[in-house]
Amino acid sequence: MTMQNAVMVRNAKKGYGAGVTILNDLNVNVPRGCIYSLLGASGCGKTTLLSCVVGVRKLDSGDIWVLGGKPGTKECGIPGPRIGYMPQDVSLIDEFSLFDALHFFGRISGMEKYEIEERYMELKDLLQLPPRNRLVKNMSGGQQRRVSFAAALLQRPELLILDEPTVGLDPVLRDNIWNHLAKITKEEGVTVIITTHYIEEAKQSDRIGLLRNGQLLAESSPNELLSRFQTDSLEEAFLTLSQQQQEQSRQENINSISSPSGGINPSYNSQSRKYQSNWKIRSMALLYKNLLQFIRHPGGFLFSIVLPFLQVSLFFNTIGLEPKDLKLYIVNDEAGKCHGQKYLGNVTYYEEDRTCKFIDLSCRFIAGIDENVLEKKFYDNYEQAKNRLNDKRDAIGIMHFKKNFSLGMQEKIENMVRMSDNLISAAAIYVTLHTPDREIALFATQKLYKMFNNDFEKIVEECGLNKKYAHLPIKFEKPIYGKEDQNYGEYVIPVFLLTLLFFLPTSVSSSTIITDRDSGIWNRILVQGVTTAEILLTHLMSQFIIIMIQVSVALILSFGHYDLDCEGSMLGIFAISTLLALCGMVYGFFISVSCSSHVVANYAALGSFYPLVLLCGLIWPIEGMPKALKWLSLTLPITIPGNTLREIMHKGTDFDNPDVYLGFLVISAWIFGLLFICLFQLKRSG
Ligand SMILES: Nc1ncnc2c1ncn2[C@@H]1O[C@H](COP(=O)(O)OP(=O)(O)OP(=O)(O)O)[C@@H](O)[C@H]1O
Repeated sequence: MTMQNAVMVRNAKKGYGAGVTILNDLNVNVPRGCIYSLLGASGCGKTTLLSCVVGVRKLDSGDIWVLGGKPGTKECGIPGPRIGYMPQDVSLIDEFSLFDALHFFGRISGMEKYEIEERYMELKDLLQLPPRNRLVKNMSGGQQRRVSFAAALLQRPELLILDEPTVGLDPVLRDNIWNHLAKITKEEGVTVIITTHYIEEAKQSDRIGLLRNGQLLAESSPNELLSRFQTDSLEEAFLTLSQQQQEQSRQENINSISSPSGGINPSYNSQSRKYQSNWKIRSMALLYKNLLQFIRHPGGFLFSIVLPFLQVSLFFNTIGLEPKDLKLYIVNDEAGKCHGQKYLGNVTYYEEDRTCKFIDLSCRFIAGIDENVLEKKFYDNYEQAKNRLNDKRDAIGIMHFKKNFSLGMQEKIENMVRMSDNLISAAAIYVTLHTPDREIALFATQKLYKMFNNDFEKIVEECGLNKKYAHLPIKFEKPIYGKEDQNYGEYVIPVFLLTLLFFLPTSVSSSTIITDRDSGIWNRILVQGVTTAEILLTHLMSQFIIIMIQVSVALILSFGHYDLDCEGSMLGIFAISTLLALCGMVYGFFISVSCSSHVVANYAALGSFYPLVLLCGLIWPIEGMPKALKWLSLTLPITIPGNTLREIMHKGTDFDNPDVYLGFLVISAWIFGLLFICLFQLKRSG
């Protein structure tokens, strides 16, 4: 009868980058139901070969058959529960307890809960497992490796791939493990491929493959090797073979020592499969994993609730509020300090000739300046005030009334066309602002205009005239939408909210895939049959819960606590905010998939924050940008949706208006586009 090979490798070539060949025309035969020890110096390519066997990496050329088929094909069943894989790294999840780890790996292999329990009872003594509730991050290195080993043995796979399972274990436990492997190969027909640095323990295997310079120096039973080199030390045999390889050609070596293997015979009679898993079971297990990782990670709560709470509260307590404690110097050449501001000047109306007489009108205007906004400080003359301001820089500017201010104002009302130049120049309030701060200058200018207009309207009325005479010949009517005196905070809040809700999920999801990859769990579960799409979609689903919390916190705080006005539908606001947060999350996944490390991912997330904030119209309207940047800005995920949110909030625009549905379309396009790229990248990188 032809010997069945559980694993066959033919003419395998594999390298990393140009000119670095790790596997060089390698042939391997692993007979079914044996322990096959793959030995070789550190860095010779053992892990590389195993990762190609389990389908995590692809050969550059050559063929691999595993359990009768090529990895990835249906008849092979790999990736899937037929294989048990213990990678070289621990490849567990820190936030898992032993119980969680076994349940997770058991469930993705399709085991029932009671089957996992039964198996745990069998493995607990064999592997001296730690207490079932101890978290992986609190276990010793040896304990972690034993749990990782238990996870590989759990579903009684047909093929066990163990990359250095006995490192760091005491000799008694190592012995137990070898005995157990011998038992399952004999009794259950399991095939085991094992790598070890303890060369002598490989004597207990049925077959040994000695790997050097990308080729097998030998592939035979330990006894054949020992007797061929007349030694009882495998190490010595390996040394002699290595020396021979340097002298002889590869062909001579392989021909002389390789035992007949049955040639290329990929036919393999599969056992009936013990466990069948499907996408639903695997997805539930993955969701459970994500949830536990979130709950048990100290940053989880901080990111989902505390951060949006803090950021929204900070916004409402900082942006758009009126500046306070500003000082204004006052120089009044007409009436000095107006007797401690108690004197308000005089406005007398003479009914008979319908004229008005003003005395010290400047005092009236000075009294009209709200002390809560602008604290007044009097100086005797302009030069003195100017010098003081240059020295101290403790005021926003100087307000100056000239000597004939009242007379000038009186003439302006009564006899404007015949006024002398001197009087015209006296009939004005001179304000010199000394602040480089544009927002404060703008604020002070608006305030002073408003105060002046109010006072002037009243004075004109006291003179028996309609207050309209006080108006400038330009009139700003009530806006069609929104408020007349909308402040800066109300203008930026829609885009601020969207930017916040976009970047909060980005910062979490940008590290998700990298964390999975770095911990080794990514490759391990792919070998167990989980697909990249399942990993991505379950991450999307579990983070969606976090997103809902974040959106709710931000909106309840803004509209509930801080009374932000909303003219339109709250549902529309909730929908666009949630979609944008979803877009931020997918953008984070895109970063995570594209970057090789947490550091690079952080740079990418932070690096894209400022360009996006600058371009999206949060700080300054995009109407002021150069044309090219404006067009670029319109393609970004926050600009048009930001406008949509403004439309709903400030104008109450309905969904059937292009200004609203365009925002939804832009975000949807970004979400689907980014998701597609993520899936493509993940598939390409295997
Ligand atoms: N992703 C990678 N990119 C570039 N080089 C790699 C990569 N993975 C492994 N190598 C290199 O390939 C060679 C073989 O590595 P591999 O991990 O397969 O060796 P090994 O025999 O398992 O070593 P050890 O016994 O120390 O675990 C090493 O020189 C290693 O540096």
